[in-house]
Amino acid sequence: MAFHELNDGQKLPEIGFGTYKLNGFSGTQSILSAIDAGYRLFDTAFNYQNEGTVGQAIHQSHVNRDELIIASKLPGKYYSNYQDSINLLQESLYRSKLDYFDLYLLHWPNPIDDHYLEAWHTLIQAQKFGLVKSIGVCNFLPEHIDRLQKETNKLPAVNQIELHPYFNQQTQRDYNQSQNILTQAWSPLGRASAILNDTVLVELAKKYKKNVGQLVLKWEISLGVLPIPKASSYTRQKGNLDLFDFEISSSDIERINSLTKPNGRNNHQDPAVYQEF
Ligand SMILES: NC(=O)C1=CN([C@@H]2O[C@H](COP(=O)(O)OP(=O)(O)OC[C@H]3O[C@@H](n4cnc5c(N)ncnc54)[C@H](OP(=O)(O)O)[C@@H]3O)[C@@H](O)[C@H]2O)C=CC1
Ligand SMILES: O=C(O)C(=O)[C@@H](O)[C@H](O)C(=O)CO
Repeated sequence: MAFHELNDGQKLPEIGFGTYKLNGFSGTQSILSAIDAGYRLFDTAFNYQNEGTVGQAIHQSHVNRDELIIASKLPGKYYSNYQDSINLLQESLYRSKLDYFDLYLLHWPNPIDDHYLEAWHTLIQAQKFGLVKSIGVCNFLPEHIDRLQKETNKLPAVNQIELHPYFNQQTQRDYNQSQNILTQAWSPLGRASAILNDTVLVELAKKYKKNVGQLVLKWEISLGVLPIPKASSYTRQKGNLDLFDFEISSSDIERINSLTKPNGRNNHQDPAVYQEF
């Protein structure tokens, strides 16, 4: 598998694993099986209440810590107070029994609340302290990132955004690329929504002798994006990694690109107005 090199030099694999809704004992078993299937990047968040679940799997696994990339996220509720944010980050590390996160992200810009700039200053400090290796954002629009750059002269390494065939985010992807920011795709399978039954995708999947999930994940990788699909069972986890024995033609990539819709977001979470704490 190839790697993405971030703007701070850290390397990430081409595909990672999402852990939203994987909690407790069964969550740990799923994450352990994902490690066995071959995933090395795991995406969690304080708000998923499973940083401990992820940490438990890491500690039970046979894979060395330094071969794994663990990403977590600061929730908006803590953005405005420096000490609260640092304490929360340390609490997250204690829960996961880790000394550092490889990647730490602001979860939402929450532009109406408007404290993401303070939170970005905190992440810069956390990186200096060695609590986190790389820092980034989720769901940030160009205007939010421009402000970070202008005020701190420090660009995120990653912007994790909703991205799937019904919302392919061409404008945001182009912007991220122009700033040397890696785009990660959340809900890369559209959270198993209508996308998986789309007639064009079903037809193309048949053509490439793959399932729709594999086709969609390969399309995202072909766009230079890092998808983080979540799957509970070993069979699906393994299947979602079986992407490296075929290439999608450029005309078929265009066909998938054309499926995007102006209101294609799954849950209408437009970061210009949506807030989550
Ligand atoms: N930064 C942010 O704001 C956000 C980040 N995220 C992150 O992104 C990750 C992925 O997004 P998520 O919303 O979970 O959605 P995904 O697009 O990854 O879809 C997950 C769903 O798809 C099913 N599934 C997985 N593989 C297949 C397959 N090959 N065929 C059919 N169904 C399949 C899973 O079922 P099952 O589990 O039963 O196998 C699950 O129901 C999250 O887990 C989280 O880590 C998500 C939302 C927002
Ligand atoms: O899962 C996440 O990271 C989120 O930010 C949530 O908004 C999630 O998308 C959700 O569905 C909450 O209802």
